This record gives sequence, structure tokens and C-alpha cells, in this order.
Amino acid sequence: MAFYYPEPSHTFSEYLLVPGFTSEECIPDNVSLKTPLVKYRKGEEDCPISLNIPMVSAIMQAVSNDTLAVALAKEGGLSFIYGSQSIEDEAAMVRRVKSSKAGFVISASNLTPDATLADVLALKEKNGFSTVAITEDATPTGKLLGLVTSRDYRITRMSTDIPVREFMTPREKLITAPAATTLKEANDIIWDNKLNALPVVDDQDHLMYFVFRKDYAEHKEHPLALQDADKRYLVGAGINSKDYAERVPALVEAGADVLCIDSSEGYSVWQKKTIDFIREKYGDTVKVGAGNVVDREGFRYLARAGADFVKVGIGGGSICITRETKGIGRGQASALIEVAAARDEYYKETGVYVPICSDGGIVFDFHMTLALAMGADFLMLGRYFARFDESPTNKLMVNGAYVKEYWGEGSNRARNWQRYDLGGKNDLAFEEGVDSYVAYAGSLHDNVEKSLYKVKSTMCNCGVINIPDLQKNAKLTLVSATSIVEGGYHDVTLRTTGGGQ
Ligand SMILES: NC(=O)C1=CN([C@@H]2O[C@H](COP(=O)(O)OP(=O)(O)OC[C@H]3O[C@@H](n4cnc5c(N)ncnc54)[C@H](O)[C@@H]3O)[C@@H](O)[C@H]2O)C=CC1
Ligand SMILES: O=c1[nH]c(=O)c2[nH+]cn([C@@H]3O[C@H](COP(=O)(O)O)[C@@H](O)[C@H]3O)c2[nH]1
Ligand SMILES: [K+]
Repeated sequence: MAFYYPEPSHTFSEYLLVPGFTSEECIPDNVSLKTPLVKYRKGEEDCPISLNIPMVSAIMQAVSNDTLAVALAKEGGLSFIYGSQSIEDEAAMVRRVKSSKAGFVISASNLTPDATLADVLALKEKNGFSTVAITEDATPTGKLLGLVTSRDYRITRMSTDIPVREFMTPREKLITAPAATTLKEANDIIWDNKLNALPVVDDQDHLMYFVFRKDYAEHKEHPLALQDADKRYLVGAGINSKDYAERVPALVEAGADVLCIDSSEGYSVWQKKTIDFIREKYGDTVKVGAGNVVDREGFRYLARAGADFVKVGIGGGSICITRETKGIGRGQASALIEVAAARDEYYKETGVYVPICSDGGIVFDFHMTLALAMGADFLMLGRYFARFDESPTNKLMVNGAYVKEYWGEGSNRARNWQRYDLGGKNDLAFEEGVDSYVAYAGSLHDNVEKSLYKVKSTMCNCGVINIPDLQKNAKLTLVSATSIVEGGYHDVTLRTTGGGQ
């Protein structure tokens, strides 16, 4: 007979935290959100890689490119560059993160001289940046031919079909700096010449970075930035259990700090083979997470296989339709609670702490606190990051409101690159994700700061100022359907619409 779980499976919104004693030391400023990313042995002082905030961005085309990776690393979190692209393209993204330096920004707005004023305006509308690099091939690292800022054109006086070459500031009039320029030198040049943006170029006159006037206090603004010993930002990269023999070496060579096998379902021999390959070739020097699992057995299998962390969650993501199409999955809270217990059990048995990541289904900021309280060491978020300026997708106006595009990795849109040719017949493939819009929410920095302030405040209510203590001491209660009604506003008429999350 099949096995039946005695309890239904639950998710975050069905739980509440019950406050603990708040002492004088419990104030948000005292809270540390530092958390382990990869496994470590009992007694080892420092985890080989820790996050300064418990957030990683999802391994998705619509979420984790190099721009978002740099923005998130500045806050103390980590991105996993999406693996659903060619090995060369993924490695190039990793390389761009590793070669970006604090204060040195890879140009996110680029056109050729043949583009028009209309293109400049459309680009500005789309990504909000007012400095456009004019390069030979419209890439961020192409040969620099000029620059367009809002000082170069007047919309009221110029036709929008005028080509960029006619109004850009051409290369010969630009003040630039060579590759070896330090941030301090760059700022002196900016100051002496009253510039807003200083292009940094290599010896072949290819654009490398911009230094913007406003980024001067960069290092002071980002005290939690996640950097390696050479002050380069940390970055992760997604891999799959098929082309790892080629992909892993390319990503390692590009400088990826940690890898993660990206799959809807990780309790499989394919994941073990992938980890075996890495251990054989690199020993423990290359860190790799695995998943996703939703129960004790899945966790133990991957932990024993040597995973550096294990990702939890099947079908809970905002764009997921796996539960509907395949009928597999488990309520995210139930999955997390069981896997956290399995991690603790495994730690007791072996002395090895294998961190777990709650992946998918985080909608409200309080879900973050709940997931951590239920035992997650860190959280993977897709929809959350897709809404920000730094995510790779288009910002559009739909029904009078700004939205950003967001699509699942199991949607046809994401699968249009050839990875799926590697397994099974294409005509039998079915979609496991949707293509959608999410409400545009502004900059990553502002949102992360706000969300984490809420998490810290709640931790103070629970009487704890670090994540391990939250995991140990949190008191959680399931709530009845009726008490969920009690938890929202009720029996009043709102004077204004809206309200918090
Ligand atoms: N977390 C979630 O709930 C879900 C996530 N996704 C996302 O969609 C994307 C695709 O996920 P999947 O379809 O699970 O990709 P996948 O590549 O892990 O699996 C696709 C199919 O290939 C098989 N397979 C894997 N390695 C193999 C090998 N070496 N030889 C032979 N067969 C092999 C798998 O068993 C599976 O049937 C990922 O980005 C994933 O994160 C999709 C659905 C649900
Ligand atoms: O069923 C699915 N079909 C998909 O197409 C898909 N794409 C991503 N994912 C998973 O969802 C996570 C992100 O979830 P959120 O948007 O809720 O943060 C991600 O981190 C993934 O685990 C998918 N699941
Ligand atoms: K399985």
C-alpha cells in the first residue's frame, strides 16, 4: 500500500510566530543576518562561505544576470547566474561579475551610432539610466565610439529619427581613463573635469566600465558587500545534470564561487553523478549545492552524495505549475520543517552541517522570517528580485502601471534555448511554468533594505538577534482558517485603499 502522510502539507501563510521575551539588546541594529552558504564541520570556526544576508536570487533567465548579481552581492547576498543559456554566455556573465569592481559599473545601456534618438528614449524609459554608451556593436564591452547623456539632445527641438552619430559626444571629445585607474584616481578625474560619468577603456579602446559621480561613497554605502579576498564580488552559477563535464570547468575557470544543480527534483542518481564528477575533478575546492527535495530521504541522499547545501521546494514558486501538470510537490512549510529536522539529525550523526535553502513561494516579507524560523539557512527568491530595476527583463506599462516580465524556467519561453534537446523527445515536452508580469518595485537596494528591516524587527519580537537563535528558539503556531480572517483588518471600512504587507 502507498504511504500516506498523517498530516496535510502546509505553507507559510498558515503559520504565525509567537513572540518571545525581548531584552534590551534586541533592537534591529544589533541583529546579524549572517548565515552559512556551504557545509562545514563541527568545530570549524568559520564556514568556508557565508552570506551576510540570507538571500540568494533564483537560477532564472528573468532574474539572475550579471547586473543583478553585482547589485545583490553589494547588499551581502548572492546570485546564481542562470544555466539555461550556452556555456560561453553563462561563463561570460560570471566573468563580468568577477571583473566588476566596487564603483566600476558595467554599462547597462548601449547602442550603436546608427540607432536613433527614439532608441535612446526607449532605452531610457526601459531601464531608467540616462547615460548611454555608444559602442561599435552595442555591447557593454565594444569599441567605444561616443556617449549620449540627456545633455546631448533636446526632445522638443529634435526629430526622434535623427541618428545617434549626429548628436552623441564623439570619442575624440570624451575624457576617459585607462584600465588600471583606481577608484580614487577616477573620482579625481571626475571632479577635475566636472563629469557625471567617466568611461574606463582598455588599451584597444574597448569600454570596460563607467565610474559615476554618485558612486563615490560606494564602499561606505555597502558595508555588508559579499566579496572575496581580492575584493571581487562573490557569484554563483547554475548547472544541470547533463552537460556538467563541459559546463563546470568553464564556470570554474570564469571564477564562479559556488555552483548549484538546478532542477525541479533532485532526489536522483543524476545529481549524485554530477557531484561525483566535481569531487573527482576538484575535490572539495569547488562548492556545489543540489536539489530540489521536499523530504528527509531526499535531503539525506544529497547530503551523503556530498552536496554543499540542499535546496528545498517543489512546485511552490510563483510561476510554478509543476503541481498542476505533474502532481508532484509539497506545501513549502511542511517540506522545509521536515528537511530542517533531517539536516539537524545529519549534523548530530556526522558533525557536518549542510545548510538548506528554502526555494520558491516567498510572497510577503514575513514569509522570509517564517522560513528562517522553520530552519532555512537562506532563501532563494525569483519573483521578489524580478520586480527590480536590476533584473534582466523588460519594464513595461500595462493598464497604467509599470510591470516587469517574469517567466518560469519550465516555460516554453525559457526553454527556447537547446538544453531540452538533451533529454527526451521535444514533441513530448510539456510546460511546467508560466510567462507573466510582476509589479515593478524600484531598486534592489531600497527593497532589500526594507524587507530585511522587517525581518530584523520580527526577530527582535521573538527575542533573538541572529539566525541560529531564531531557528532554535522560535515558537510557531498553525492558524485556523477563521483566525486568518482575524489577522487581516476586519469589521471596518477602509478610508484609503492599499495597506501593508
Ligand atoms: N522548484 C520547482 O518546483 C521547479 C523548478 N523548475 C525549474 O525548471 C528548470 C528545469 O527543471 P527540470 O525539468 O527538472 O530539469 P532537469 O534537467 O533536472 O530534468 C529534466 C529531465 O531530465 C532528466 N535527467 C536529468 N539529468 C539526466 C541525465 N544526466 N541523463 C538522463 N536524464 C536526465 C530528469 O530526470 C528529468 O526527467 C529548472 O530551472 C528548475 O529549477 C521547474 C519545475 C518546478
Ligand atoms: O514549477 C516551476 N516551473 C517553472 O517554470 C519554474 N521556474 C522556476 N521555478 C522555481 O520557482 C522558484 C522561484 O519562485 P518564486 O518566484 O516564488 O520566488 C525558482 O527558484 C525555481 O525553484 C519553477 N517552478
Ligand atoms: K526522484
